[in-house]
Amino acid sequence: MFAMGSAPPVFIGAEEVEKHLHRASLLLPALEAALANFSSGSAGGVAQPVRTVVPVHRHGGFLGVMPAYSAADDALTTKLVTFYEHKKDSSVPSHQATVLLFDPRNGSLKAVLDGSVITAKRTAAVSAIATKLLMPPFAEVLCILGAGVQAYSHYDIFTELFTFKEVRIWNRTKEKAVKFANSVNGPVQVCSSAQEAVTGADIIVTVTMATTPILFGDWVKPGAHINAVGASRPDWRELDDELMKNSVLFVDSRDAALTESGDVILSGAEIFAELGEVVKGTKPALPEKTTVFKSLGMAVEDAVAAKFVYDSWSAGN
Ligand SMILES: NC(=O)C1=CN([C@@H]2O[C@H](COP(=O)(O)OP(=O)(O)OC[C@H]3O[C@@H](n4cnc5c(N)ncnc54)[C@H](O)[C@@H]3O)[C@@H](O)[C@H]2O)C=CC1
Ligand SMILES: O=C([O-])C1=[NH+]CCC1
Repeated sequence: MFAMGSAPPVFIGAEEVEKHLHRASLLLPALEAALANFSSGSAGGVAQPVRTVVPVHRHGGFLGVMPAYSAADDALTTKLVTFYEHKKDSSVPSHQATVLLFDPRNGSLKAVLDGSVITAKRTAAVSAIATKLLMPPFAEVLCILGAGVQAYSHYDIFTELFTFKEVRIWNRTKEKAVKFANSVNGPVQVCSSAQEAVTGADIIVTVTMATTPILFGDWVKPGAHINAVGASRPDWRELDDELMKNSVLFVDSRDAALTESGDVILSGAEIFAELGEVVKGTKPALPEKTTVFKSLGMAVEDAVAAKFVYDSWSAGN
């Protein structure tokens, strides 16, 4: 129950979140600052442990608990996210999330927000930040591997921020890739194999539920930039050893990458920098090299996104 004097929390559902966060690019300034603050240690004012993940062995699922406080934003949240590898019921999304937003002054719960839209948009916005910094000059071909929720949010922000001559998609089941191409606002080439999609691409986004590699170093154009968004378990892979070892590796969080990323842990690839260090300018971006941004998703990204939505909702926008 709620303490006397504190208002009950508001519920902000998916439609309302979408209304206040209609474009992921609205989050770019706050996310850039949050990445830089996260990579500044205690001086940055971000408190964020590596996510706790509870396996639900019996049903092939996981529950992730993601708390964070950002002093710069005065945002205190925790996200609860479930992700299921083997979906028994395909009408249920593989990832479902809720964000709890607290009043940092006294710990009262202020809002319960749908976290699925937030997760889709903040993840794509962070990939866009990495891409802006790490992509080769004159990038013309975007390739997306996977055709689920994250594929759509990545397509939206990438085509808003960058101009491509060609956008390609591949998915394990072709029907989903065709559906994707038919539903987005712009021409998309559906490819029959991941290799066909990747060959010659300047920017590659991997957004699959794969647990073994779907992207091989052999196929990748030298100098390309890869946003590796899936494979968030220590024994899951999207990228092969060759690609991991022969690229310059950027991560959102070193601690998380060394705890959660099968691509990092199992390949033994060396981490060059956190993205926040590049945003701050304490590490170079090296866009002329082949670069991989290994994204695992950070709680502070959810904190700034939830605060953005709550503030907009409170202002009656
Ligand atoms: N780094 C981050 O911040 C975040 C990462 N993710 C990860 O991004 C990935 C995509 O997430 P969503 O789009 O929400 O999932 P989704 O379930 O909507 O889409 C997943 C796609 O992967 C394909 N797929 C499934 N199993 C596959 C396999 N074994 N090999 C190749 N393709 C396969 C499906 O056909 C589908 O198109 C997941 O791995 C998820 O955990 C999700 C949220 C945040
Ligand atoms: O950051 C996030 O919400 C997630 N990363 C991998 C699964 C969910």
